[in-house]
Amino acid sequence: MNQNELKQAVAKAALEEIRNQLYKDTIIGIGTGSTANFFIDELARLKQDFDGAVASSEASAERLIAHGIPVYDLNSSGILPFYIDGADEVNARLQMIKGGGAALTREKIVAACSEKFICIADESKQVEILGDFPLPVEVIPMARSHVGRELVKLGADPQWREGVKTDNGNLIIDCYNFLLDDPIKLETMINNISGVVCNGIFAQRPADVLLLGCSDGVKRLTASR
Ligand SMILES: O=C[C@H](O)[C@H](O)[C@H](O)COP(=O)(O)O
Repeated sequence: MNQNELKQAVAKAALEEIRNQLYKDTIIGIGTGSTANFFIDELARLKQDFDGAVASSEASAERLIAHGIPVYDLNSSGILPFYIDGADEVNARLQMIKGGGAALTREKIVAACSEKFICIADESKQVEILGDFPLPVEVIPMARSHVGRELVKLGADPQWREGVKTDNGNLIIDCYNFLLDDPIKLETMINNISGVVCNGIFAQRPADVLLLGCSDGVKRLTASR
């Protein structure tokens, strides 16, 4: 199976995970990225069975709307039963690095408002220690240089993702060579830098379930804490 087939397989598995818990008034939290896109396409087949979705990006909102799935504002949707999203890296505790597609802040907000985070990923995303994937940090534009200097003090090699603007109008700094051996602590420390909006460590709110697409099938994993 190639990577896209693995992503499609986990998207189908995620639909199976939730399909018996969908009601006419259910609003589902939807992530961003290529794996989430496969899920949106699968979800469209059940659009008569639930109310709609909250999207973590403009791109996902557009895809949902194109499928005829209503998209709601998070402020009016209350607590969501599920949030389904991909990841750039995920460890055995189901802590993740996210934000390769620059959607980390809205993803973290929608995840925080969801009872169950279902992470969908192909096996290439599974790691022992987070940090090979450059950690994205969303930054207020005027703070770019300041945040970069502070990230160096924390041991990262920060690089501005030039040309990229987030849905919130901010910049992304990617942190290379940053071993995240204490993800919860680093998530907090990075957020404490003035000018940081959010960082792509999802450790304080890890996933609850990981559906991992492997060549021998989809594995359903829960956190070893
Ligand atoms: O900002 C983007 C998100 O965090 C994505 O969920 C993440 O980058 C994984 O994307 P993909 O499913 O395309 O690998």
